[in-house]
Amino acid sequence: IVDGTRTNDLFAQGSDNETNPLCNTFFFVLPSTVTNSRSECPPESSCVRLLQCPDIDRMSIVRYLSRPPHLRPPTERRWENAVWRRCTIMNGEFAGICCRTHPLNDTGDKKMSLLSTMSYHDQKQLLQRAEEIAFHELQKYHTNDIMEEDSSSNFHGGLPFPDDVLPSEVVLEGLQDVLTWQALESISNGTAIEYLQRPKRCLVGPACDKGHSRYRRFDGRCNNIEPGGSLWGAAGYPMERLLPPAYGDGIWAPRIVSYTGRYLPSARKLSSTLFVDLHNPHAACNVLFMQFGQFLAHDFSRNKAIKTTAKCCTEDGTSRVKDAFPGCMPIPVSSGDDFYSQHGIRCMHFMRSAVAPIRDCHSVGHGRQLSSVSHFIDGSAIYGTSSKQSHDLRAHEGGRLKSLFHRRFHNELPPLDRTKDACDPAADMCFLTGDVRSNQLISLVAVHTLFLREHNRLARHLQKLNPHWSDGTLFQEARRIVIAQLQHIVYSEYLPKVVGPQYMSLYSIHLPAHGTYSEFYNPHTNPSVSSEFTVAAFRFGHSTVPSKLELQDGPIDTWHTFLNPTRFRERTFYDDLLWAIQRQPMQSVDELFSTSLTRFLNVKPGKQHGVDLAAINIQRGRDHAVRPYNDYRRLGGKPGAYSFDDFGPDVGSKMRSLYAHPDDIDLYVGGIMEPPVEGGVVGETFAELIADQFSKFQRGDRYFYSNGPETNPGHFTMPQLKEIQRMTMASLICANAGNANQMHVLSDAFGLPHDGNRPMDCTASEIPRLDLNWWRD
Ligand code: HEM
Ligand SMILES: [Ca+2]
Repeated sequence: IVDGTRTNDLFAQGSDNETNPLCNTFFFVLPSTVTNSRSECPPESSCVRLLQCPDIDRMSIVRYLSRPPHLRPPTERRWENAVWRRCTIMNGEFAGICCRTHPLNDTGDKKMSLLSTMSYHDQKQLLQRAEEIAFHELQKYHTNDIMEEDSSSNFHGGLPFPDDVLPSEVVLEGLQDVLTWQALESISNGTAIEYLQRPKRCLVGPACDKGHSRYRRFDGRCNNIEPGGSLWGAAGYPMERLLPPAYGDGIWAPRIVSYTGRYLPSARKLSSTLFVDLHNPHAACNVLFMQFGQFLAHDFSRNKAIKTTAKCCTEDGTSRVKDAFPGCMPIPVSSGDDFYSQHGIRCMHFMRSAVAPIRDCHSVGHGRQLSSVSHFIDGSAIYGTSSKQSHDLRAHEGGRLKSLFHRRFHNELPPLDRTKDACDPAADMCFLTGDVRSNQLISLVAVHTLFLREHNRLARHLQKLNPHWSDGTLFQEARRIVIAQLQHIVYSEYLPKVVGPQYMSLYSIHLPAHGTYSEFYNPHTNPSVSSEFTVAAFRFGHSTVPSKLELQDGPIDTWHTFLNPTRFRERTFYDDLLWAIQRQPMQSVDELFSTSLTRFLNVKPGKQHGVDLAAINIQRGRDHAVRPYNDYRRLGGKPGAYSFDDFGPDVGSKMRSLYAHPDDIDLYVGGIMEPPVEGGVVGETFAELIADQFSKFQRGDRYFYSNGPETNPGHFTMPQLKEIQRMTMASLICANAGNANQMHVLSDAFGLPHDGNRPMDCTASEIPRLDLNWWRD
């Protein structure tokens, strides 16, 4: 029985007498503010979850744990005994490991010792041949089109601060790199990869002007000013990984076969069999909570398709395109599909995510996907993620953002986006914001509008208080306050509902007491999003989308509101919508998905079907080479699912009909099925991954709003910080209502109404209001 006897598991409690106490790998870094750990760790180390100890060889531990105890080789018992030490967190409730709080000197390039067996001349020749093969491969597909798709780019390889975030040259270079490595692997029968040293092209990043800037950069660069850290979390910078990628060829080919040798089930087959559309309203959280989650997701992550124009399926969807572009990874649809078959669809378009050029100092490369927005929670969905984009969004007057203002709308709306294809062709209105995805869903536009109004409200008020401030100062000061409010709402109201109080404590996520500064910043914490987090864990939100939105004047199929926000021109629509989504429960996080997402996403004009987002999520996981679910269970210190029956008899038997082995289950599939953790909405594996990521967002952000003068060049004065600490989502909504006299709000704006959370009038005295007098010069 795999994992059957749990007493031997590394994370099972129990004492041991090992003497070698530390993660004995080099360069490991720990957050400095870990609390709750018992003092059983040696000096200079602290007790954390395995997930947060990146430089211990986590994969070896996971692999070791994947064997039944009686099959674990004695040679590897060291994982249980010697080189690291168990400890407990939260009064012994959770197991952790002792990790160094400060990195030791890097002991150098791990792989160096392997490199010297081939002469430099031979290496060079081999590499040249591989590069030629990759070049010819790309020529076949007229890759020059990639460049044409984005002619605004001004990136020239070494430019320290490209204005455009992810220029097409970078995408092309990344593709060339992985194809070169694949060619190299094949011409050397897999031997060269280990021995070949490429001229180093380390991703070092720019020097950062001492990092004293009061305002954060739009692209997230230079948040960290330590050598080598200036690109951490920057737009266009690769995502991190919690475990090594599971590529089929170790480089970039997706994993397509099971451990047993059988093919993995098609992502669509999984979705249509497992993810049905049934109503299961959440008992505590409302649709605004769902909506805020999507808005937030767009702040920290956006993968970019390698090529947007290439077709992976034939026009009629009956088959895949032969010799398609190398990034094509279309999803097969079976002839017996319960929905798509009636439309004759056998192939669903899927383009792989762009990968970063391989600038790995260790020279051996595999695909690393990029986020094209800044990874920080920094309002990039409001302000854009490059200085050029933010320049275009600004009114250049009074520090305001451009907006559409008309008495008929009761207040401001975002400016119009007249780009072709930005919305459904049937839409009369389409809005421009800092993120291209903002028109996706009508309630997402409401959240964008809320933050736009807040920015302009603050800018106007600040101008009254400080008439001498320039447009630039007003803009940046309002932006600084908006980002602070956003972060405050995320950490005080949103996140605790996602992962529950236990995981907040387990990952030491907290806010400072009212009226005090925090010192969360740890320059060794890399805040970049991980692939596991963005392609799986934080997509939990897709399961919370309701099939119908209960608008003021009646329910409407959710997909009918995709890419068409025209109704915002109705006088009270914004106010009504924001109130409606507070009253309506979101759907629970489970295997139930609305057909709005699994059948009708991106319906093209004249068509009766769209694409399946749940299948895309699974396919995206394979594209990013995220490992199977059980590996992350073990990484989180939990036993893997050793039988399909662990998912219950009904789901279990469906799973058995699809997967050959429980160790094949995709992370998204297994994670979404777990019952919620106490006080949270997601299961324990997603809670672990999400809590880990948000702790990194907090500790890896020098500008985190509550950080004091010691670290944060953009810190608030204490009275200003106190004001921000009083703010809530409810107060933000009320401050920006079209008609505050008639607007209602719940004090816990992400929770459903109940006796302790009754609707309040926006004029009620209990609703805090930001006193901007503290910003008077
Ligand atoms: C009706 C509502 C929503 C729609 C139509 C939608 C649609 C999409 C689409 C089309 C993608 C790109 C899929 C891909 O190609 O890989 C995506 C990605 C994503 N979604 Fe949603 N989504 C919705 C709600 C949400 C919610 C509520 C959350 C979280 C609480 C969320 C989190 C994410 C995340 C984290 C990604 C990955 C972003 C990236 O790195 O590109 N989404 N969504
Ligand atoms: Ca961001």
